[in-house]
Parts: sequence; C-alpha cells; structure tokens
Amino acid sequence: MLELIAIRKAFNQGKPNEFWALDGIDLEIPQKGVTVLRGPSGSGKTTLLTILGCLARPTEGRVRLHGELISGLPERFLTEIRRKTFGFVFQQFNLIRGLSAIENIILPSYPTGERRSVLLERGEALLEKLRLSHRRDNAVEWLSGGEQQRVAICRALINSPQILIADEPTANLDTRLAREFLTILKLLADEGRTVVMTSHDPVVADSEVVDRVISLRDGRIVPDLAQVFAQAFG
Ligand SMILES: Nc1ncnc2c1ncn2[C@@H]1O[C@H](COP(=O)(O)OP(=O)(O)OP(=O)(O)O)[C@@H](O)[C@H]1O
Repeated sequence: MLELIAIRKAFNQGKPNEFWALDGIDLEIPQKGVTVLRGPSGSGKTTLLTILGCLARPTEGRVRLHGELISGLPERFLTEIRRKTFGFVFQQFNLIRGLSAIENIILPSYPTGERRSVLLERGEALLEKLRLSHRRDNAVEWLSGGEQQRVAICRALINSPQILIADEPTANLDTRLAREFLTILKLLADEGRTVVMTSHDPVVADSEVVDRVISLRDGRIVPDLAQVFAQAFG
C-alpha cells in the first residue's frame, strides 16, 4: 500500500560533505499491521521514516501510496496527503504548553474547517479510548510522561489517519508505559490501521503486537537472519 522503490537520500548533495543516508531501499508496507524499523544509530531509520511519512522527499527513487506515485507531487498536494493519510508521533511529543489536553488534540484539525463541536466530540472519544478523559482540561505540562504520550497519540489520530508514523515513541517511557503503548498499537492494528515506527527498544521489537521488523545498516535493508534460515532450511 505504501511502496518505496530504489530510494536513495543524500544530505549536502554536491558538497564535500555529501552523505548518502539511504542507499537503495525497496520496501512495501502492507495496509494492515505494525512495522518496526531498527538498526544502529545513524543507519537511516529516521530518514526512512520521514520519506515514508512524506515529510521529506527522496533524492532518487519513487514513493507510491495506494498505487499512486506521490514522490513527484508539488508540496501543496503532499501537505494534503499528509493531513488526510498520516498521523505522526515524535520522540519529543511536541505538545503546546499552556493548552489543555483536548485543545492540543484538536489542533491539527483546524485546517479541515470542521465544526469545533464535532472536533471536541472526536477528541473526547479518543481520550476515552486511551483512558485519559479525566485529563481533558489539564494543561499538558502538568501531565506525566505516559499521559503526555497518550495525548500525542490522540492528536496524531484526530484526523483518523490510515497510517501512524512514530519515531522512537517509547524512548521516554519506562517498561510499564512502553507496554501500555504496545496495547494502544494493538488497538490501532485491530482497527485495520498501518503503524510504522523506529525503535531501539527490545520491549517493542520482541512484542507480539509487531508484525514485521525491518533491519537497516548503512542506509540499506539487511536481511533478517531468522527469515534467511527459515527460507534455507524451513
Ligand atoms: N539533515 C542532515 N544533514 C546531514 N546529515 C544528516 C541529516 N540528517 C541525518 N543525517 C545523517 O544521515 C545518517 C542517518 O541519520 P538517521 O537520523 O536517519 O539515522 P537513525 O538510524 O535514525 O539514527 P538514530 O538511531 O541515532 O536516530 C546519519 O549519519 C546522520 O548523521
């Protein structure tokens, strides 16, 4: 459904410090389920995630979404695709201090022109789903790390995106909260959504919620050893 073909990404192209962060990535992310990108620091996980989420363009190669070539589209179309199709959760939750949980959650929906009452209703339903209704009116800076993360997830889901993109979403969470996050992922996967995230966290990679793990090294996908063995001897 989301397809990368021969993707390469250079930083500082044409300069002495030119660096190819991605070097020939072919990858298909199926419609449903949870995919984790893992690999050593600097292997290209975040760069790949930004291309999958249409936040950055590849230097070479093509990106297809539902079969449609989107990598060459002008920025205003990409902005629209991002808003309609993707939700994002970053390592730093990027919540706006001084605003309540519910205000933070409905913020990305303002450009849709939807009525405020409808947005509030949708935001409240998400808060309920993530067991956070009691924090609706609290300023986000007073919430715990796990609560802030759940607000960030609600905000990412407010436009009901098909695809959730998350960069090291459990990096600031202890094991209990990381497991709680995985339960939320399971909910999303069961609804038929696509989740793609980077993670160093063994709690995440080893979880049964995760459908597939893609390993990166030096900007390339490296074959999963377990899979290679299964194919050779299985
Ligand atoms: N804007 C940039 N300009 C120059 N080089 C960059 C830029 N962004 C990333 N890089 C380089 O590209 C490589 C891949 O970076 P990326 O952030 O994708 O790696 P990563 O696997 O996500 O690493 P980490 O696990 O440390 O977050 C790194 O060597 C990084 O220094």
